[in-house]
Amino acid sequence: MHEPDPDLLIEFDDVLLRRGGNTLVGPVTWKVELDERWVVLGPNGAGKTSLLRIAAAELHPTSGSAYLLGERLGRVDINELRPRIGLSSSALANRVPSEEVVTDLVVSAGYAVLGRWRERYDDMDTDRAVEMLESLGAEHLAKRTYGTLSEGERKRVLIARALMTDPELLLLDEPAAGLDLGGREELVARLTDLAADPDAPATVLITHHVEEIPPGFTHALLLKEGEVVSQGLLDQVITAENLSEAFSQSISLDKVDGRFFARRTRVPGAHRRG
Ligand SMILES: Nc1ncnc2c1ncn2[C@@H]1O[C@H](COP(=O)(O)OP(=O)(O)OP(=O)(O)O)[C@@H](O)[C@H]1O
Repeated sequence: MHEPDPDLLIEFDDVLLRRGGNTLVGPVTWKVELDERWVVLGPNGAGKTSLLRIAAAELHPTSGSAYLLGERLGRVDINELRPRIGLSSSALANRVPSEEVVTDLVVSAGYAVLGRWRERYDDMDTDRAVEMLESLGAEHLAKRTYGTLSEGERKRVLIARALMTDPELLLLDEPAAGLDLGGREELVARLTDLAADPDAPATVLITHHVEEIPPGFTHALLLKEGEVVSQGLLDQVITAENLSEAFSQSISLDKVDGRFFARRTRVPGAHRRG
């Protein structure tokens, strides 16, 4: 009998997801603890989003066991589980109506699952929404409509929304995708603050780029073709050797002021012919 461990937010044991005869991800055995901040990194199609969707209780594994917040997927009412998990993803972003006012979008996170989307919200909820927007540097956007926001502003507003229900687990699927340099750096700075906040939930961030890893993140999981190349403490996983393996080419890696920078290793004379 499995005893739930209150410090374990994600506990995957040999989790495997198959669709149409293909293994999208797995087998993955993975544990995420209370105060950890994880980055999941890997090339396009490696299975990152599939893994995150299991962690968001959106998909059930084909085999293996998945516990979220101490509850076994498949045996728990996911409508009770989902509000305890904050999720920001492009799939969610695409569903937001452009005329939605930012404050309503953030406040409704606490109501959407209960089907009370258009109810009146009380002042406490609105205060919290503004507080969440503040923590992401987006309080000045509170009265704007979603459709008028830049890509970077949308990303920050959606993270504020994901935090609205005070979740125990925060899942961010490629929050920096589509951002320009300034937008990316602003987001990395906000996520750095979040990582350092002892009250912030355990976090899992998906990215393709080591440059997007906020300082203060503690762990990493590297995926390639659905399988784990390496996982564990960030500095032991994000190495030139592991990245070269995951991205199937020779990668050089630097770390400056807590940030990683990667590029393909230059082979002398490789540009010359013959
Ligand atoms: N329903 C499905 N049926 C079949 N294959 C699928 C299905 N959903 C996803 N896939 C495939 O599973 C693989 C993993 O997809 P996933 O989106 O998890 O990868 P990813 O690492 O998040 O990719 P990206 O970085 O490009 O977003 C891809 O090859 C994708 O085409």
